[in-house]
Amino acid sequence: MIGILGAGAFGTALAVTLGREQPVTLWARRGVAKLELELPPLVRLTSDIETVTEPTVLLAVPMQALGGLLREHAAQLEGRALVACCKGVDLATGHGPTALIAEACPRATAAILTGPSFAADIARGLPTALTLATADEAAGEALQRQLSTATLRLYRTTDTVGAELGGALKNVIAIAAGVVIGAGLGQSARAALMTRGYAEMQRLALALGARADTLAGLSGLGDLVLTCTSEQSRNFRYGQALGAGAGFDPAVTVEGRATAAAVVALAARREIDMPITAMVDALIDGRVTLPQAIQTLLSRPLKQE
Ligand SMILES: NC(=O)C1=CN([C@@H]2O[C@H](COP(=O)(O)OP(=O)(O)OC[C@H]3O[C@@H](n4cnc5c(N)ncnc54)[C@H](OP(=O)(O)O)[C@@H]3O)[C@@H](O)[C@H]2O)C=CC1
Ligand SMILES: O=C(CO)COP(=O)(O)O
Repeated sequence: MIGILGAGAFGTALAVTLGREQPVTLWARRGVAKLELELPPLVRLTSDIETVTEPTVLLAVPMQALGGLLREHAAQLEGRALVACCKGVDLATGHGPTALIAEACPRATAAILTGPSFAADIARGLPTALTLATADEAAGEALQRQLSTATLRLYRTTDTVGAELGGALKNVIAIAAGVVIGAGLGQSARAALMTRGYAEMQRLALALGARADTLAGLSGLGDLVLTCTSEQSRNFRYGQALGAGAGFDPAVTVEGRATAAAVVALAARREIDMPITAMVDALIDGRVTLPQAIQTLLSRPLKQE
């Protein structure tokens, strides 16, 4: 029995796949995302969050909404297994999803579900592999069993820092990859940017205590590859629009936007060099033009790989 808070693209897709095999309560504060598939009969849809009583709750809201949701409903959620399904760094605190869970609900099991998956693929039942991270090994095993389905295969780790930073940082690099393609800079430039982007993801994540093998796994490299190479990604499409000088619907969830600013602040505090992330943040804010951003990245001192 699983509760899901947030009925956007991802929460609804998870309800569809999990609800094919077990009862699910899906909480929507307004309506349900329009997916191609109907909700299975085992999914109960509610707009009353008080009726979400399951011991395991997936938190499928955008990153910048997570802290507020947790604080507002902390008493109700305390003590349960809370699995964040969002990717990003909280702009207000510089913390990741599991730290926000621990701050609001210190007796809860704080976990994160992340990795390469488009909501539409999950909902269609296409094969997908994700990372489930929680510090408690036994709780992780139980969640891994509970949340794996016939088509959704979960790997587990106790490295929550690595899993959540991989998912957060790749969105910023995906915006940069979109810029490269949108500006017509070519596939070679994108490959270089993904590789150097991965290098700076690792620099920050390792400094914050992540394990290198987590970054090389589904939640880091895996999701970086997916998001930087597909127009299904909203972060990539947003970058494409930036690169082409086109507009973009402000209502679309683009996690890399706020996360870029949060990561620039995090990296500055630790004196970690993240040139691509810094340029993405400056470009979004209009502090640099695209030609200036390209020139800044290409004119950095030559160094060893
Ligand atoms: N879409 C995808 O393919 C994937 C998404 N993710 C991650 O999932 C997270 C959610 O993304 P996604 O579902 O796509 O986003 P959507 O924009 O599709 O949906 C977000 C949902 O969160 C709800 N919401 C927003 N703010 C609040 C709030 N303050 N309180 C309660 N509910 C709120 C929205 O409700 P309302 O409609 O009422 O505004 C909406 O139902 C992101 O972090 C994303 O990175 C991860 C993997 C795949
Ligand atoms: O995280 C995702 C794929 O793993 C979804 O990417 P977007 O949020 O860029 O659409």
